[in-house]
Amino acid sequence: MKRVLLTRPLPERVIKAARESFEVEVRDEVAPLKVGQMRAALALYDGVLPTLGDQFSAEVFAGNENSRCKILANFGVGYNHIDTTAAAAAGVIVTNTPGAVTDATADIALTLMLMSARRAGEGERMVRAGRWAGWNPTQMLGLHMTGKTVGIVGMGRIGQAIARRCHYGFDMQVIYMNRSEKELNFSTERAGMEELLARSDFVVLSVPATPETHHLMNAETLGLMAPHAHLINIARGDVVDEAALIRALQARQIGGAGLDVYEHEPKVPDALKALDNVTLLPHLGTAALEVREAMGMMAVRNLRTFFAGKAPPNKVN
Ligand SMILES: NC(=O)C1=CN([C@@H]2O[C@H](COP(=O)(O)OP(=O)(O)OC[C@H]3O[C@@H](n4cnc5c(N)ncnc54)[C@H](O)[C@@H]3O)[C@@H](O)[C@H]2O)C=CC1
Ligand SMILES: O=C(O)C(=O)CO
Repeated sequence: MKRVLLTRPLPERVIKAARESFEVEVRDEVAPLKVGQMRAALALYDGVLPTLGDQFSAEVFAGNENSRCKILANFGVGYNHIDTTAAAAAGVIVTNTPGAVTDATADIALTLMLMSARRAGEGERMVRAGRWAGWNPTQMLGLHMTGKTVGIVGMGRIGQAIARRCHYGFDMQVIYMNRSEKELNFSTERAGMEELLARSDFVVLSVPATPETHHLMNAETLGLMAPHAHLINIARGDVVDEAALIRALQARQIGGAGLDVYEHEPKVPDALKALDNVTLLPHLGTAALEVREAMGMMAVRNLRTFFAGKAPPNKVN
């Protein structure tokens, strides 16, 4: 039987499914693996099921060209924590979990849009602190979301799910920036980044973290957003230059921001926490049991297919 390491405790259903096919070890810590632990995992297991946080960098694969491990079945769609080129060079294939994450992550984007526009976090903090003096007609006025324009950066699976929610749920106009044209069942407009930033009331980031998208939002691009507009990031932290975003929020240069992801997770800068015009969530995109089960079952399916000698459905390298 093949030996497989699950690098985090996963939902019971996923562990059970993995145990039906493999000799499974479940690491019972939630902290990311250290370099030495990843190198040991490559040597000791036939397959590893890692998650974001486990930084499988080129350093981890160096000298491991003939490692026992031949597959990293990542738990999650984003795999920017794995150097897939170095993995391929070491004879390790990498798979991910597309689709299983889409609706839940789009839901969190909408949560952040509403929370940021309608100042929900700020209001909740006020109530909890006993500072609420009662309803009045001009108290805590935010931005009305219905009918506004959303600019979606990265019109893939999640971007399209966000677009559908914005169009059908909130009667919003959808502009998007993407490498290729996308056909949806309703009218959308593809635009360049500058035009999208200038015209959007909400800018939503749903691109993968790659060298091309690193700091896509920086002092210059933040400066192109309308002063009332909100920036929402459900993609990855390093798509945004966090220091530049903090300066823009401090200067009230944009309407606000809603963040699910951070540049140096789980570190969230104190300067961000001190601001009222930003909503901060702890990478909740897929945090629902059935979604985590679906992600895990997909990763197990990738492992099973691979060890059955076939091409796994979600190979990325
Ligand atoms: N906050 C969370 O919990 C979650 C975050 N994510 C993040 O969301 C990302 C997107 O996931 P999916 O929609 O499933 O991926 P996808 O691959 O379906 O969509 C990404 C889209 O971005 C476009 N794109 C990539 N690079 C681009 C560039 N330089 N310029 C313009 N467009 C570009 C692609 O053409 C594609 O249409 C993941 O890579 C992951 O980092 C995913 C799941 C949960
Ligand atoms: O799937 C991903 O990429 C995540 O961020 C966690 O679900």
